[in-house]
Amino acid sequence: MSQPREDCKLILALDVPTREEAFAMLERCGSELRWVKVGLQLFVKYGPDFVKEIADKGYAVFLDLKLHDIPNTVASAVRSLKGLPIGMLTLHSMGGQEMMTRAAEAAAEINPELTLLGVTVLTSMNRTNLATIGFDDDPEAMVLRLARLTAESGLGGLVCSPLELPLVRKELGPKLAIITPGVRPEGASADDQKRTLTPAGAREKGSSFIVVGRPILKAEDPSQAIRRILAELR
Ligand SMILES: O=C(O)c1cc(=O)[nH]c(=O)n1[C@@H]1O[C@H](COP(=O)(O)O)[C@@H](O)[C@H]1O
Repeated sequence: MSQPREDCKLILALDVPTREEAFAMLERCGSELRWVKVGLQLFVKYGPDFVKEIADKGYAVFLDLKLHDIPNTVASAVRSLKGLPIGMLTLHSMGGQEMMTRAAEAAAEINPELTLLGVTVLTSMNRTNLATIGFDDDPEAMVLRLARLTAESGLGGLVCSPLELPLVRKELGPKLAIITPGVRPEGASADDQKRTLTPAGAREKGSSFIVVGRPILKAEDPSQAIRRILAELR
């Protein structure tokens, strides 16, 4: 059974090539936006200082590094983020329980307010793509398995497509933060996303936050695109 959430929120995926474009985009996004996701594209180029600049502008920052390595390396990378004003951070759940547990311990050490999120199965993957990398399984079954492992490893939340929300919520309950990319307003291009749903659909099925990039970044009027999405979330 899905659990409607009244408080589903929007995160903008700030996937643009330069800091100038990033700040110009934020100017065009209006005042209702609170959460901004900084991904590898900008972090690799500008590093922690860029994250601080975004936070200084009053945004809450979701740092999307999708860490995936041996436990010691991931835990050490998390420790290296000490002092950075971030509210959420991603790692790949496929790194396994020890990696996630060690990362969660490191996160608790450096910032008890930081929510670590396990990315289960990328929303750009479907059953066919999964088969090509050796997983003969439905995305739903894999997401559920990895979601359980993520929760057992002590992480505060996970990332999956909105399509898996009913399954994951039923199993893991209403408390866990579930962040869903793969969100497309009605009629928008799916781009490279394979497992998608509308903002209203994601909210109804129990998403805590939706992540949206291109439908806002490519809109003629990003602030209007944001207002429309927020209206669907209310
Ligand atoms: O961890 C993520 O944020 C993430 C996980 C996932 O499974 N799928 C996914 O699309 N994302 C991110 O969410 C954003 C989606 O962007 P758009 O497809 O442009 O809306 C991108 O920044 C992706 O890196």
